Amino acid sequence: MAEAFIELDRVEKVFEVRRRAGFLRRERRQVRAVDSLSFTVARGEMVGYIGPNGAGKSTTVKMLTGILTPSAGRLRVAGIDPSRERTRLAHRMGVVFGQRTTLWWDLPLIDSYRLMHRMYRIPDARYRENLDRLVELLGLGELLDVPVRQLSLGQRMRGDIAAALLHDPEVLYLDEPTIGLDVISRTRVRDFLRQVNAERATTVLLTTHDLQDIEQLCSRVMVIDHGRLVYDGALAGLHEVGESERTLVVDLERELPPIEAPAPARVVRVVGPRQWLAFPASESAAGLVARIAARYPLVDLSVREPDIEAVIAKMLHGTEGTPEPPPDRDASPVPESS
Ligand SMILES: Nc1ncnc2c1ncn2[C@@H]1O[C@H](COP(=O)(O)OP(=O)(O)OP(=O)(O)O)[C@@H](O)[C@H]1O
Repeated sequence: MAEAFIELDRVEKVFEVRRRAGFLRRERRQVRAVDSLSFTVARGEMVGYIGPNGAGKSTTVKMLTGILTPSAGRLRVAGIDPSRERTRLAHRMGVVFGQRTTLWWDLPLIDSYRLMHRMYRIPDARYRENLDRLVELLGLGELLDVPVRQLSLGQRMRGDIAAALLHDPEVLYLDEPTIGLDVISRTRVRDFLRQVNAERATTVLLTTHDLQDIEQLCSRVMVIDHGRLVYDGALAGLHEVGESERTLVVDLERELPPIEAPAPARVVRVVGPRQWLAFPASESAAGLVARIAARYPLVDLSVREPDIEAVIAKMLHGTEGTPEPPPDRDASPVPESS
């Protein structure tokens, strides 16, 4: 078996919170953010770590980075207990929080990198080599002299990812690395992460609400809910467990009655010549497209992925995961078929 790089054995994290329970009365309450959580991640694996809001994802990552100490259980990263030897581990890990920056806001980007060069005591030759490579791969050349506050979100995110990798970390924790990015920046960041993982066998734990991040980057996904691991496996399997659905959006040449699609695919909405068909996310769209194309006059087609919330909701609660088409003023429900 591959060497376990991250190991959690029945890890718990309980927070004490005080809550107002009356005019002057406050009561203490315990929040079990992480509850008997066990998993291992092998060196070089790229794993998606997802779950609904408040599931315990950030708390797990904070324990992995040593910011928080577990209330119980055993946790090791590269054989190190993060909360006891945080500084030692800091040299071996990189962290990117999509919503925050580790860069110095008022300084040009390059100055943040120079400061990190010293902070992490990166050997000069290694620093230069890594910086050149990261600047090239992430397209940062023209941005190095720009103060961080003047960078766009996508530029800043690329800047942050470079900062997290300057010291050659063995493990990278990414929290929403593509949030708010346009399509080009998103693709660029994903391509880059794939490359780093392949070339350097960097272990990556990726928290995201973007299903495409997981689809394009991770062969394995872990789902956490109420602090517990509820799924650990391939993304395709998650679709099967959650029975999630994708949507085929079909533009016909003219308005027509609902398309007669092969079950379980079905029309869920019709607006003028546009029709939306839901079909199982675990199935390929190709067969469905071919059947429709053979019988109907098509102008255009596109496939919409289910969002992560819908997949998880359906898996956890069995709620309807059919993706909601965007609201249209002239939207009409599917006409009753006669
Ligand atoms: N410092 C804290 N003190 C008290 N409760 C906390 C603290 N940090 C987190 N919690 C609680 O622990 C639970 C898990 O929170 P956590 O931030 O780990 O969830 P998450 O999965 O990262 O959510 P999100 O997707 O919204 O970021 C929540 O109920 C949260 O309110």
